[in-house]
Amino acid sequence: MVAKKVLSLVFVRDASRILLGLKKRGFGQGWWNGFGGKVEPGETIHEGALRELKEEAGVTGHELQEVGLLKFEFVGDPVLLEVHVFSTTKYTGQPSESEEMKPRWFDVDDLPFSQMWADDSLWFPLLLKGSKFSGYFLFKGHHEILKYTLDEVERLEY
Ligand SMILES: CNc1ncnc2c1ncn2[C@@H]1O[C@H](COP(=O)(O)OP(=O)(O)OP(=O)(O)O)[C@@H](O)[C@H]1O
Repeated sequence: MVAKKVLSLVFVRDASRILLGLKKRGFGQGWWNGFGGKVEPGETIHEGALRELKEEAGVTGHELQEVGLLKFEFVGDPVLLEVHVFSTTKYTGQPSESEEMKPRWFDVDDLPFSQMWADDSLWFPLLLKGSKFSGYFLFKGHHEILKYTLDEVERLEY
Protein backbone atom coordinates (compact mmCIF):
# COMPACT_ATOMS: atom_id res chain seq x y z
CA MET A 1 0.00 0.00 0.00
CA VAL A 2 1.47 3.37 -0.98
CA ALA A 3 -1.58 5.56 -1.17
CA LYS A 4 -5.05 5.78 0.27
CA LYS A 5 -8.17 7.11 -1.44
CA VAL A 6 -11.02 8.19 0.83
CA LEU A 7 -14.51 7.78 -0.65
CA SER A 8 -18.07 8.18 0.53
CA LEU A 9 -21.01 5.87 -0.17
CA VAL A 10 -24.52 7.03 0.72
CA PHE A 11 -27.74 5.06 1.00
CA VAL A 12 -31.15 6.71 1.26
CA ARG A 13 -33.87 4.44 2.60
CA ASP A 14 -37.56 4.47 3.35
CA ALA A 15 -39.60 1.84 5.18
CA SER A 16 -39.15 -0.97 2.66
CA ARG A 17 -36.98 0.44 -0.12
CA ILE A 18 -33.46 1.66 -0.75
CA LEU A 19 -32.32 4.15 -3.40
CA LEU A 20 -29.57 2.85 -5.67
CA GLY A 21 -28.02 4.36 -8.77
CA LEU A 22 -26.84 2.65 -11.93
CA LYS A 23 -23.29 3.91 -12.49
CA LYS A 24 -23.10 5.19 -16.05
CA ARG A 25 -19.35 5.75 -16.29
CA GLY A 26 -16.00 5.16 -14.60
CA PHE A 27 -15.27 2.90 -11.65
CA GLY A 28 -18.07 0.34 -11.20
CA GLN A 29 -19.77 1.27 -14.49
CA GLY A 30 -22.88 -0.82 -15.22
CA TRP A 31 -23.44 -1.72 -11.57
CA TRP A 32 -25.98 -0.51 -9.02
CA ASN A 33 -24.55 1.14 -5.93
CA GLY A 34 -25.15 3.88 -3.42
CA PHE A 35 -24.08 7.41 -4.30
CA GLY A 36 -20.63 8.70 -3.49
CA GLY A 37 -17.11 9.33 -4.60
CA LYS A 38 -13.81 10.83 -3.69
CA VAL A 39 -13.66 13.25 -0.81
CA GLU A 40 -12.21 16.52 -2.08
CA PRO A 41 -9.51 18.60 -0.39
CA GLY A 42 -11.01 20.99 2.14
CA GLU A 43 -14.22 19.06 2.77
CA THR A 44 -15.03 16.57 5.51
CA ILE A 45 -16.08 13.04 4.56
CA HIS A 46 -19.61 13.91 5.66
CA GLU A 47 -19.62 17.02 3.45
CA GLY A 48 -18.29 14.95 0.55
CA ALA A 49 -21.06 12.41 1.07
CA LEU A 50 -23.76 15.12 0.95
CA ARG A 51 -22.20 16.73 -2.12
CA GLU A 52 -22.01 13.46 -4.05
CA LEU A 53 -25.59 12.54 -3.12
CA LYS A 54 -26.78 15.89 -4.46
CA GLU A 55 -24.60 15.76 -7.61
CA GLU A 56 -25.38 12.16 -8.52
CA ALA A 57 -28.99 11.66 -7.33
CA GLY A 58 -30.35 15.22 -7.14
CA VAL A 59 -31.32 14.69 -3.52
CA THR A 60 -30.39 16.62 -0.37
CA GLY A 61 -29.66 14.27 2.52
CA HIS A 62 -30.32 15.09 6.16
CA GLU A 63 -29.09 13.47 9.36
CA LEU A 64 -26.66 11.13 7.60
CA GLN A 65 -25.38 8.44 9.95
CA GLU A 66 -21.99 6.88 9.31
CA VAL A 67 -22.66 3.15 9.51
CA GLY A 68 -19.78 1.38 7.80
CA LEU A 69 -16.10 1.52 7.08
CA LEU A 70 -14.93 -0.65 4.18
CA LYS A 71 -11.36 -1.02 2.97
CA PHE A 72 -10.53 -2.43 -0.44
CA GLU A 73 -7.35 -3.53 -2.12
CA PHE A 74 -6.94 -4.82 -5.66
CA VAL A 75 -4.16 -7.26 -6.52
CA GLY A 76 -1.43 -5.38 -8.38
CA ASP A 77 -2.75 -1.95 -7.41
CA PRO A 78 -0.93 -0.14 -4.60
CA VAL A 79 -3.92 2.06 -3.70
CA LEU A 80 -6.06 1.31 -0.65
CA LEU A 81 -9.68 2.45 -1.00
CA GLU A 82 -11.29 3.55 2.24
CA VAL A 83 -15.05 3.78 1.77
CA HIS A 84 -17.15 5.49 4.44
CA VAL A 85 -20.73 4.25 4.26
CA PHE A 86 -23.58 6.53 5.31
CA SER A 87 -27.30 5.89 5.65
CA THR A 88 -30.33 8.10 6.12
CA THR A 89 -34.10 7.99 5.85
CA LYS A 90 -34.31 11.78 5.65
CA TYR A 91 -33.96 13.62 2.39
CA THR A 92 -35.54 16.40 0.37
CA GLY A 93 -35.93 16.61 -3.39
CA GLN A 94 -36.85 14.02 -5.96
CA PRO A 95 -34.24 11.56 -7.21
CA SER A 96 -33.22 12.50 -10.73
CA GLU A 97 -30.80 11.11 -13.27
CA SER A 98 -27.37 12.72 -13.52
CA GLU A 99 -24.45 12.32 -15.92
CA GLU A 100 -22.99 9.71 -13.59
CA MET A 101 -25.93 7.82 -12.08
CA LYS A 102 -29.45 6.66 -12.90
CA PRO A 103 -31.35 6.42 -9.58
CA ARG A 104 -34.06 3.87 -8.83
CA TRP A 105 -35.82 2.65 -5.70
CA PHE A 106 -35.43 -1.07 -4.97
CA ASP A 107 -37.45 -3.15 -2.57
CA VAL A 108 -34.98 -4.36 0.09
CA ASP A 109 -36.11 -7.95 -0.56
CA ASP A 110 -35.33 -7.67 -4.25
CA LEU A 111 -31.87 -6.17 -4.64
CA PRO A 112 -29.90 -6.57 -7.89
CA PHE A 113 -26.86 -8.26 -6.32
CA SER A 114 -25.78 -9.85 -9.61
CA GLN A 115 -25.28 -6.29 -10.93
CA MET A 116 -23.49 -4.91 -7.87
CA TRP A 117 -19.97 -5.08 -6.45
CA ALA A 118 -19.35 -8.60 -5.06
CA ASP A 119 -18.74 -7.25 -1.54
CA ASP A 120 -22.18 -5.62 -1.39
CA SER A 121 -24.09 -8.88 -0.90
CA LEU A 122 -21.87 -9.60 2.12
CA TRP A 123 -22.41 -6.38 4.06
CA PHE A 124 -25.88 -5.30 2.83
CA PRO A 125 -27.62 -7.54 5.41
CA LEU A 126 -25.83 -5.56 8.16
CA LEU A 127 -26.70 -2.23 6.53
CA LEU A 128 -30.35 -3.25 6.15
CA LYS A 129 -30.74 -4.34 9.75
CA GLY A 130 -29.30 -1.05 10.98
CA SER A 131 -25.97 -2.37 12.32
CA LYS A 132 -22.59 -0.73 12.08
CA PHE A 133 -19.93 -2.71 10.27
CA SER A 134 -16.28 -2.72 9.34
CA GLY A 135 -14.66 -4.76 6.61
CA TYR A 136 -11.63 -5.42 4.45
CA PHE A 137 -11.79 -6.99 0.99
CA LEU A 138 -8.99 -8.08 -1.31
CA PHE A 139 -10.15 -8.17 -4.93
CA LYS A 140 -8.57 -9.87 -7.93
CA GLY A 141 -9.90 -7.90 -10.85
CA HIS A 142 -13.31 -6.36 -10.28
CA HIS A 143 -15.35 -9.55 -9.76
CA GLU A 144 -13.44 -11.89 -7.49
CA ILE A 145 -12.89 -11.50 -3.75
CA LEU A 146 -9.78 -13.46 -2.69
CA LYS A 147 -10.21 -12.87 1.02
CA TYR A 148 -12.14 -10.67 3.35
CA THR A 149 -13.01 -9.82 6.91
CA LEU A 150 -16.33 -8.35 7.98
CA ASP A 151 -17.45 -7.47 11.49
CA GLU A 152 -20.52 -5.98 13.05
CA VAL A 153 -19.19 -3.32 15.43
CA GLU A 154 -20.49 -1.14 18.27
CA ARG A 155 -18.72 1.91 16.92
CA LEU A 156 -16.56 2.66 13.91
CA GLU A 157 -12.86 3.14 14.56
CA TYR A 158 -10.33 4.70 12.23
C1 LIG B 1 -14.60 -2.44 -4.48
N1 LIG B 1 -15.87 -2.52 -3.90
C2 LIG B 1 -16.75 -1.51 -3.76
N2 LIG B 1 -17.96 -1.86 -3.29
C3 LIG B 1 -18.93 -0.93 -3.18
N3 LIG B 1 -18.76 0.37 -3.49
C4 LIG B 1 -17.55 0.74 -3.95
C5 LIG B 1 -16.51 -0.16 -4.11
N4 LIG B 1 -15.44 0.52 -4.58
C6 LIG B 1 -15.81 1.80 -4.72
N5 LIG B 1 -17.08 1.94 -4.34
C7 LIG B 1 -17.88 3.17 -4.43
O1 LIG B 1 -17.98 3.46 -5.79
C8 LIG B 1 -17.99 4.86 -6.01
C9 LIG B 1 -16.80 5.19 -6.87
O2 LIG B 1 -16.80 6.52 -7.14
P1 LIG B 1 -15.84 7.20 -8.19
O3 LIG B 1 -16.51 7.27 -9.49
O4 LIG B 1 -14.50 6.57 -8.13
O5 LIG B 1 -15.73 8.59 -7.51
P2 LIG B 1 -15.99 10.04 -8.10
O6 LIG B 1 -17.46 10.20 -8.36
O7 LIG B 1 -15.39 11.01 -7.15
O8 LIG B 1 -15.17 9.92 -9.38
P3 LIG B 1 -14.87 10.90 -10.58
O9 LIG B 1 -15.26 12.26 -10.10
O10 LIG B 1 -15.70 10.37 -11.72
O11 LIG B 1 -13.40 10.69 -10.78
C10 LIG B 1 -17.91 5.50 -4.64
O12 LIG B 1 -19.20 5.77 -4.17
C11 LIG B 1 -17.28 4.39 -3.82
O13 LIG B 1 -17.60 4.52 -2.46
